[in-house]
Amino acid sequence: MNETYKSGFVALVGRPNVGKSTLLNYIVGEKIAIMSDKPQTTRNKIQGIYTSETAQLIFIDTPGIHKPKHQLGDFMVRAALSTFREVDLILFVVDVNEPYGQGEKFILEKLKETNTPVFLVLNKIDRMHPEQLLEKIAAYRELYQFAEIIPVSALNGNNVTTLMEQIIRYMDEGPQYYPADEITDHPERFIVSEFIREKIIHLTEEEVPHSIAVVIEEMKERKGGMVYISALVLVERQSQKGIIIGKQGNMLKEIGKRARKDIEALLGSNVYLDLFVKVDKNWRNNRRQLSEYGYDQTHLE
Ligand SMILES: Nc1nc2c(ncn2[C@@H]2O[C@H](COP(=O)(O)OP(=O)(O)OP(=O)(O)O)[C@@H](O)[C@H]2O)c(=O)[nH]1
Repeated sequence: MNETYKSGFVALVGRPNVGKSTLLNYIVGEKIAIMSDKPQTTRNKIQGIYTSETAQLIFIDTPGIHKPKHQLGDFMVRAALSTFREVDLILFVVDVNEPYGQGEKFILEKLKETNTPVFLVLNKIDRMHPEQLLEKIAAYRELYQFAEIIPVSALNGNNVTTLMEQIIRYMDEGPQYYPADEITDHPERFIVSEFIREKIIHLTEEEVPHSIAVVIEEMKERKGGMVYISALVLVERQSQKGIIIGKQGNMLKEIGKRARKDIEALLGSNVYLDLFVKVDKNWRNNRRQLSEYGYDQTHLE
């Protein structure tokens, strides 16, 4: 066995809701990226690490790139762009059932500014007839010189093995950067805040927009191994605060209960979770606050 070890960094880009998080979770096999039916749940870079006997791939899940509307949007786009240049390969994920639109066009224009090879990943093929798929592939081929075009279903794993083989083929010889049992290098605090955000988004359905942030104010191990966590939920309007708290605090209780279950599974210990909700009208437009709330800007140029 003298096969060389291969490794590298892979960025996932694509419009919100195309299935980037689902794909990452399928590959890495652990719940690390927040998933929801609504767009733009992934705002920070999330690394998932795939390790095998012969290769290690470090995935960077870039935010749902879109045309900037306010400062948070601008921040997200710049984060995605700097990622394109840092990685060895870009996976441009599209929902094959959606028409090629402004969002894809915008991303493709940005991809043209880098020399990094790009795979087009046509996701959600479980919802499309094979003949239609061939037409889609032909149409996408006209748009850009993709290194590979690979149809998959991130949901049921169809063709993901082929995708993985192709990704590894594009990697250079390299070290195993992370220990084999490491699936993410994100601090636990971030994952905990994402678990809470996920529960809020799921439970409040269409009523609370993505303009919420969850800040972990305290996370401490107490006597007996119990972990105490105090988290602050930031909303933009009083009405949103009301929705999150719910009648007699029932909604907040349910959010806390469900989040606690996930956090306990993650940490492997009992958790006491305190949730507070605060109205802060301008947090999205306030740069200083963005960094206070954990939107690390150090990787931006
Ligand atoms: N039918 C089908 N649904 C999928 C597939 N992949 C993802 N989905 C669904 O599409 C929705 C969005 O998936 P996500 O993985 O959250 O999408 P994302 O691109 O990470 O979205 P953001 O985090 O908002 O950028 C979820 O409801 C998934 O279950 C697929 O292969 N087939």
